[in-house]
Amino acid sequence: MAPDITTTLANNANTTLVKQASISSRAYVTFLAGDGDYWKGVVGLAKGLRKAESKYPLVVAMLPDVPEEHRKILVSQGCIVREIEPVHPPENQTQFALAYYVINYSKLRIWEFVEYSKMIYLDGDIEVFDNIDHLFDMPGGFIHAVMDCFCEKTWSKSPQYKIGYCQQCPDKVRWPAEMGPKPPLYFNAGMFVYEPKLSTYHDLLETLKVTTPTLFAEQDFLNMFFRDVYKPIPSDYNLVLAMLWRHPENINLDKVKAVHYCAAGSKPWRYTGKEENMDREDIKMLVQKWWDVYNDELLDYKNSTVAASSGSDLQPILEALFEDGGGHSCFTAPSAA
Ligand SMILES: O=c1ccn([C@@H]2O[C@H](COP(=O)(O)OP(=O)(O)O)[C@@H](O)[C@H]2O)c(=O)[nH]1
Ligand SMILES: OC[C@H]1O[C@H](O[C@@H]2[C@@H](O)[C@H](O)[C@@H](O)[C@H](O)[C@@H]2O)[C@H](O)[C@@H](O)[C@H]1O
Ligand SMILES: [Mn+2]
Repeated sequence: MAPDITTTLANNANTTLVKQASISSRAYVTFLAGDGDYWKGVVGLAKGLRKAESKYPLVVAMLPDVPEEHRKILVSQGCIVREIEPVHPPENQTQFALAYYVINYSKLRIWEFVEYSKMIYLDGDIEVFDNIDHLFDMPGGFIHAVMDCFCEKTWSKSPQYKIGYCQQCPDKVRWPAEMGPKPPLYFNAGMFVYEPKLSTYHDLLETLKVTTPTLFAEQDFLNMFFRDVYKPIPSDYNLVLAMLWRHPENINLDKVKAVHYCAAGSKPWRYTGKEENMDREDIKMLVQKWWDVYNDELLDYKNSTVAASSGSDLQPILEALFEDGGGHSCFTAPSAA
């Protein structure tokens, strides 16, 4: 005999919840600090992931100094807010490449998000233009990320920059033997595939306490910490914009899936076109692409199918099913086997 409608609906709802639970052990995560305008980057990222039809939610690791108004906007865009406390590097005299990099150490809190088995970290100034969900299937035990470029002025205090060495073209200027072993491959910490784990989180924080901060703050630290388990993935997954003018031979824009607006003057929500390289046609096109996503109201969470099927319409049906009029559940939980 076919199960009655009550059982069918409840089973379907249960399947949805179980499916959601298994899917939700994976999530994208970004980081938001301060009362400035990076929240716009996070909105753009949330909408870009929706446009790319990603199956996974976006978690926002948020410092206490983010104003309520920005939090509300991000929740209204379907983001999952996870409050974090700041992480400070040891007292130091380091001149970071950019002074505000000191707040980026707080990114390390995302290793504590162990309710997720696998996460993809994305800076708030990254936009995803094609689905990259398949990266969640990368083998465990490694950190997968895109190799950075050392050619921008932000690197001018680094030994690589001083001799003109870049890992993107290691044969152009070879690493001189007298400077010791060639540096290990180095990833841009604006995007990486990783596995939250409490033991790793503990080791990260303990190691940080005894590590002298350097130019690129938490990016240098993460590269040092994970140097034996870093696996490079193609630049398509995190186009560091400077690659367009520093190593165009390594880039095929048609294949790029995620763009990292990290070059000076390239943050779309602040773009004026005045800084060096910002008047390039490819930069103007990529900034416009970001705005097209940010301004697309059809990509707002409230207009998305996820919001529609997020149980809001199922809710009254389920409540009716689970209430037998006396406020008691008319379903008995399966007895423990
Ligand atoms: O005032 C700030 C500065 C940075 N960030 C976050 O920290 C990330 C790293 O900073 P940024 O992207 O500016 O560094 P870049 O990649 O440009 O070096 C940003 O993408 C944001 O997610 C933030 O939320 N507020
Ligand atoms: O706190 C250090 C930051 O270092 C990295 O940004 C750099 C890097 O991309 C350089 O290669 C560029 O030249 C530079 O412009 C850019 O700021 C990460 O993107 C960011 O998330 C964060 O870790
Ligand atoms: Mn960035």
